[in-house]
Amino acid sequence: MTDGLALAARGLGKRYRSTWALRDCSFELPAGRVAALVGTNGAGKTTLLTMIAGLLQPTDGEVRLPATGRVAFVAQDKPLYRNFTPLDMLRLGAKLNREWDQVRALDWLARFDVPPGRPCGRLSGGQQAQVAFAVAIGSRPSLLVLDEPLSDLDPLARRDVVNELLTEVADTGMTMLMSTHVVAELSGVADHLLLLADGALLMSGDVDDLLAEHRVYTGPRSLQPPVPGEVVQASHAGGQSTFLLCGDVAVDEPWTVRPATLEELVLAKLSAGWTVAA
Ligand SMILES: Nc1ncnc2c1ncn2[C@@H]1O[C@H](COP(=O)(O)OP(=O)(O)OP(=O)(O)O)[C@@H](O)[C@H]1O
Repeated sequence: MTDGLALAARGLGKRYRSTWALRDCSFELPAGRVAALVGTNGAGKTTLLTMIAGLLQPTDGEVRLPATGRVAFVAQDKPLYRNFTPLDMLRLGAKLNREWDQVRALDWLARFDVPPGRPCGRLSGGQQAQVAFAVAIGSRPSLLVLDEPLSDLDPLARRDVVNELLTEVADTGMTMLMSTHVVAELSGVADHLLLLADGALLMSGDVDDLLAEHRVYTGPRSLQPPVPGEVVQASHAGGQSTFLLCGDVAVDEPWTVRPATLEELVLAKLSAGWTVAA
C-alpha cells in the first residue's frame, strides 16, 4: 500500500442475494484528511463504511489499510450496553483496545456534560451518541469512520461535535471518514469527498481540486453551453440558462462564469447520476 494513504479500496463490491448494494468501488483516501461520504438514501454508504470497518465481508474486491492502521467505527445506531454506565463503556474500551487514551475519552464525556455514572439506557439519544464518540476517540484510531454521526444531535451539539472532531484530527493526525446526506454541513468541514449514488462511486477526490475543475456559466437562454466542457447540469429559467461544466474556460459577455459551490456540485452530480441510471 502506498505511503501517505489511510485507506485504499479496489474493485470493492457487496451483493445481498441478487442485488448489488455497492459495485466496483475504487478510491484512495490520503492520510490526515476529513473525508465526507455523501449519497442518497440506499446509495450504499453504510455498506461501504461497514466493509471498511471490517465488519462486513466484501463480495468483490478489497479494502487495504496501512499495516499499523487502527480503525474505529461509530455505527449509525450507536449500539451501547443499556445497563452499562459511560464509565463502564470506557472501561470496556480500555480492555478491548491495545491502545487507549482514557484522558481524551473522559474529556469528551465532560465536554458534552454526559453523566458518567448513569446507565446508558437512561441517557438521551444525543448523550448516547457522545458515549459512542468517547469510546471511539479513546481507542486512538488512525482512521475514524462515522456513519451519520450527527443525526441524533441538536444543531448546537452538531456544531460542537464537528469542531471537537476537527480538533482531534488536528491534534492526533488521524483521518476521518463520515457519511452524511446533509450536504450543507460539509462546507468548511470536509476536505475530501466521496460521492455515491445507487451503489456506484460518482466522484472522489480533494474538495479543492474538484471545485477547481468545475464552473457555473450563466447567460441568455441557450441549448448549448457557451464554452466546451462536460455538462454536469443544465437549467433554463425564463430567458436565462445556467450550465455547471467540468472545465474552466474564459467566456465573453453577456455570459458570466463563477466557481461552483460544493453543494451545487454534489447536487448536480447526484441529479445527473439519477438521470443516467433512470
Ligand atoms: N442486510 C441487507 N440485506 C439486503 N439488502 C440490504 C442489506 N443492507 C442493505 N441492503 C440494501 O443495500 C442498499 C444500500 O444500503 P445502505 O444501507 O448501504 O445504504 P445507505 O446509503 O447507507 O442508506 P441510508 O442513507 O438510507 O442509510 C439498499 O438498497 C439496501 O436496501
